[in-house]
Amino acid sequence: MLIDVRVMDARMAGQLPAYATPGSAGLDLRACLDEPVLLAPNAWQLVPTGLAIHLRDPGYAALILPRSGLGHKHGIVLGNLVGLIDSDYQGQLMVSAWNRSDVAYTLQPMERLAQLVIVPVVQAQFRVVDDFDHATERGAGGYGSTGKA
Ligand SMILES: O=c1ccn([C@H]2C[C@H](O)[C@@H](COP(=O)(O)OP(=O)(O)OP(=O)(O)O)O2)c(=O)[nH]1
Repeated sequence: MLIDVRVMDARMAGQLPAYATPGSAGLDLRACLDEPVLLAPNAWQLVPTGLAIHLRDPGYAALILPRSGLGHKHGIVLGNLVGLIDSDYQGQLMVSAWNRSDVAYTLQPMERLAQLVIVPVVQAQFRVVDDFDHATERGAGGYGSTGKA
């Protein structure tokens, strides 16, 4: 799949997204910052990535996800938990960096902050019905309804 990418910050010119290994699902996104940014405990900040993409095809979206190392070791995850990038979005990709830990963390310029995953999506149509025409085993059960004796 070919995706149009715009370099929004000159520092990203030589740092286009690339899969680290043949099996990688995610592309690292960097913190395109002029200077280090201190993220206090439970603070969050919108961080530019220096890149814009245009997926074009409504059959795809991109997800911004945390990097597991940064999240697990330092508590740096996403303020919106998951970032959803629409296929018609053309602005700069932004990362909401949230320090969910109780220790301050300093984000360094060009540090790999999050990752981008391209996923297929389905745009559904909806029709209104009075009742569903096929009863299922689950029905309206949820929230731990299965596996009870
Ligand atoms: O982590 C994120 C999440 C979103 N976006 C961009 C791409 C996305 O297509 C656009 C809108 O995101 P979303 O639909 O989640 O935002 P909203 O709060 O619902 O605002 P809008 O009314 O603009 O859709 O913002 C990012 O750059 N990073």
